[in-house]
Amino acid sequence: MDIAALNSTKVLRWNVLRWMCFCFGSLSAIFSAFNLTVNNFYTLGYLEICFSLYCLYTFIRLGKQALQVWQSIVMCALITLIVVFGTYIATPKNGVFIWSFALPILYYLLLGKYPGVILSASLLSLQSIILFEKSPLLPFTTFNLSLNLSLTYISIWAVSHIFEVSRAHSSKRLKNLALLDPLTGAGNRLSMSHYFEVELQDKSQLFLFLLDLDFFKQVNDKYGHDVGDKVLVEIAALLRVTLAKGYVFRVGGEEFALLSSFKNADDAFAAAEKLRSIVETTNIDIDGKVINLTISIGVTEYKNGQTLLEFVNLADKELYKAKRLGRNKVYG
Ligand SMILES: Nc1nc2c(ncn2[C@@H]2O[C@H](COP(=O)(O)OP(=O)(O)OP(=O)(O)O)[C@@H](O)[C@H]2O)c(=O)[nH]1
Repeated sequence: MDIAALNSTKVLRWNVLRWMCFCFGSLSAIFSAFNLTVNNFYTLGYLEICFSLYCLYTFIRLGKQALQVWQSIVMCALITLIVVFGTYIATPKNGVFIWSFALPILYYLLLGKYPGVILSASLLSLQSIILFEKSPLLPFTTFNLSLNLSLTYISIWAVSHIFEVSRAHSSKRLKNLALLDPLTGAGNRLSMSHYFEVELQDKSQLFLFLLDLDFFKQVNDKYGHDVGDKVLVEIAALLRVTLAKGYVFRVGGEEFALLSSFKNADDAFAAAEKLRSIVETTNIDIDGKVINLTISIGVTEYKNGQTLLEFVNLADKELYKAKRLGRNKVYG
């Protein structure tokens, strides 16, 4: 499974932007013709032609490649410019300002929660100032109408906000479910293959520590499976805290893998030794039962061209040696 498929936010934004380019680009072409020939709003008309061409370009580009954040920013900026400028030059009865109601939805869908809040609030203030400054104030002669327009805008804004917050929350939950071990919160094998690729982009040397708890069966046998589970949670937390940088994955029942970059093999071995020693000297307190464990670690350095499987297999061989030579050892 490709981890990119779990990034539902990116997929959503790609879809929204692409089809928004198609719809708004077409509409803008129609409006530009209208503004240039009937309304005589030349600046707005030419702005709309440029916007249509930009939409066409972005629509084609997005068909071939992934979404870039700047594309969403430019789209929101351009469409805001057209709506604000149109509101400024046209009289309120032309109704250009009504397009403002669609913008909070686009801000939230394309840019997310915080830009959504800031841009929606800014647009509301800006459009209110422009409309109230206008003379004659025609459709705004009654308090009721202004109130209704403002409340409609705020309702659309609030719904967009609630939708985006819950969408982002579910997307994060889904990603965690797919990538994290539910018991310990460490990464699983899928996230390990992802971060392996990520770390390979780094110039420094990549090391893998394959780490197994010694005689863990005895913990389960003596204290029960529940206590065993809690010990695994504590060990995962200890590994995360002790490993200054890098990633911790649970790759088997009582087996963890740690990926990290170090300047050289000596630094990597010193870090592995530190892990081993900290686990050995830590008393894990589970509901009043004090448990002391040791770990065995196999260490390998990444060699160019290796696959993750080859990398893990080599570390596994080192771990096997550490176990065979008495456990509570670092080998590599
Ligand atoms: N509590 C708990 N135990 C687990 C989990 N997954 C695996 N285990 C236990 O881990 C133990 C692994 O036992 P062994 O493979 O014999 O290894 P060991 O006792 O650690 O001995 P060595 O690895 O040879 O040092 C078994 O008792 C499994 O039931 C889990 O998620 N929770």
